[in-house]
Parts: sequence; structure tokens; C-alpha cells
Amino acid sequence: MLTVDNLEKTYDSGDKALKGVSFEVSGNEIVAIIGPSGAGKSTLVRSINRLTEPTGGRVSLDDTVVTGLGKSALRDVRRDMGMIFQEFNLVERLTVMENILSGRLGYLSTWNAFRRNFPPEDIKRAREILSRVNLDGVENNRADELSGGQRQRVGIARAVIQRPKILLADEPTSALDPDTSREVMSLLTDIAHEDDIPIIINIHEVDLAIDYADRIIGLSDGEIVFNGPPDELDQAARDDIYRGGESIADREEPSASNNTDSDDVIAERGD
Ligand SMILES: Nc1ncnc2c1ncn2[C@@H]1O[C@H](COP(=O)(O)OP(=O)(O)OP(=O)(O)O)[C@@H](O)[C@H]1O
Repeated sequence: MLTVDNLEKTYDSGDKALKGVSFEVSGNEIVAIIGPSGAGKSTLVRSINRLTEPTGGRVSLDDTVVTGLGKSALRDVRRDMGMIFQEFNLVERLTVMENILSGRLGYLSTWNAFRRNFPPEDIKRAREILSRVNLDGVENNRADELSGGQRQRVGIARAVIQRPKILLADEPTSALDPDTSREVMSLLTDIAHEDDIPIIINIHEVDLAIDYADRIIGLSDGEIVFNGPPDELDQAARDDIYRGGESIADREEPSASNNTDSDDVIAERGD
């Protein structure tokens, strides 16, 4: 179970992005985080595995208190938290197979990681996952030859091969067209059910959240103002979430700012 307790994040700029956020996620629940631009959705998802360092509160995964772990223990617990990114964060010059296998780098010795010596069971599992995410036939293509939807499937496969206890997805559909977004959401739902793990998804499209999530958390100005099943997200709840904020219809470009330190999580694994 993931427990987020009174989580706070104040950036050096003074921006209070999270003002005491608390919730729990367990089982194979799909939890969508929605809210207007600047509400703190991305900060919340990235604070869970400390890609963004929270300034207060506590995150626990089962018996491990993630906040407060030293660097090496944090690296270990990040293996339990698969991360999926808006801009995919693939290594463009590497093949699909190599990108997927990079999800296992954190499990190899430094020398084997450096040489990319993956054990046969990792390669076997990578092939199985490749098939599961419908990437059969493109395993030897370079990542930069793929469509956006295919790239996100590689990103998902790379997270799944870690055998995580939970998946965190930071705007996984923002760079995709509507049909591909639905395919990706459907794939994520299948994975949650088949692997029996929860998924927390920061998502802009309220319709997708309603159609695919079991529970919706609405953030407004760094605080949770809604936490319930999609069928309870009535107009009053929407007004609470989006009051004063930029409405989704007003949004122009999705933020590309989430690429800055996400490379760290890959770099941590030896890339
Ligand atoms: N690296 C940073 N430095 C300073 N302030 C930041 C940083 N990242 C985010 N913020 C601020 O924190 C607040 C929450 O931002 P965050 O990106 O988490 O919101 P969001 O809901 O994900 O927005 P969007 O939907 O536009 O991506 C905003 O006021 C934002 O300006």
C-alpha cells in the first residue's frame, strides 16, 4: 500500500505546490490525479518517488518510509515504483529491446550494467512484455523510428519489467492523439489488473480519467478538493477543482517541463 501523509512541497522560488496532501492507494486501483494547470499534479506524482524532493510530510510504500531514505536505499525503493513519463524518456539511439531492458539496469552489478550484460531471464521477460504491449516485430528498431504511441508502449514496458509494486505515470497521454491516448490508458488498466498493482496517473483529460480510473483525486492550488469514484465527480466537484484555475479548454500547450530531472531516474540505473 502507498500512503501519502501531509505531503508538502515549497519550491526554492517560494511556490507552494503541495500544501499537505494525504491519501492512500492499494490493490490494483487506478487513481487519476486531475486539476487545472499549476495545481500541483506533476509535483505530487514526482514527489512520491522523490524525483522532486518534498519539503514536508511522509510517503510510505508498504513498510518502507520513502521520505527520509538515503541515496542508495532510495535507489532500491525506486525499483518498486515504475515511472512513465509524458515525453517517454527513451534513449533515442537504442533499440526498443535495449530501452526495455534498461528497466533492469538497477538490478545488475555496476560492471554488468556498464557492459549491458543482461541475464537470459531478463531477455526472455523483455520478449514477453514486448508482446504484451503489442510491440512484436519492432524490437530491433531504434526508439527514434517509432510513433508516439509505440514509444509510450516502450516506456510502459520498461517500467513493467522492473516488476514494480506500483506504477506512477506523469501525463502519459499528453503527447498523444486522442485514439492513441485511449489505447495507452486501456493498456495501463490491463497491466494494473493482470499484475495486480495500483497506478497513479497525472492526467489532464477529465474524460479519460472518468472512463479509466477507479478513483479520481482532484487537486486545486496544492490541496485535495475531491477524492472519490468517477460517478461522484458532479458539476459542483468540478467547480471546486477548476475554480479560479485555468480551465482545461483554455489550455494551450502541455507543459514540457517534466523532462528536467526525469533523466535522473534513468541515470540512476546506469544509463
Ligand atoms: N521546478 C520548479 N521550480 C519552481 N516552481 C515550480 C517548479 N515546478 C513547478 N513549480 C510550480 O509549482 C506549482 C505546481 O506545478 P505543477 O507542475 O506540479 O502543476 P501541474 O498541476 O502539474 O501543472 P501542469 O498541468 O501545467 O503540468 C506551479 O505554481 C508551478 O509554477
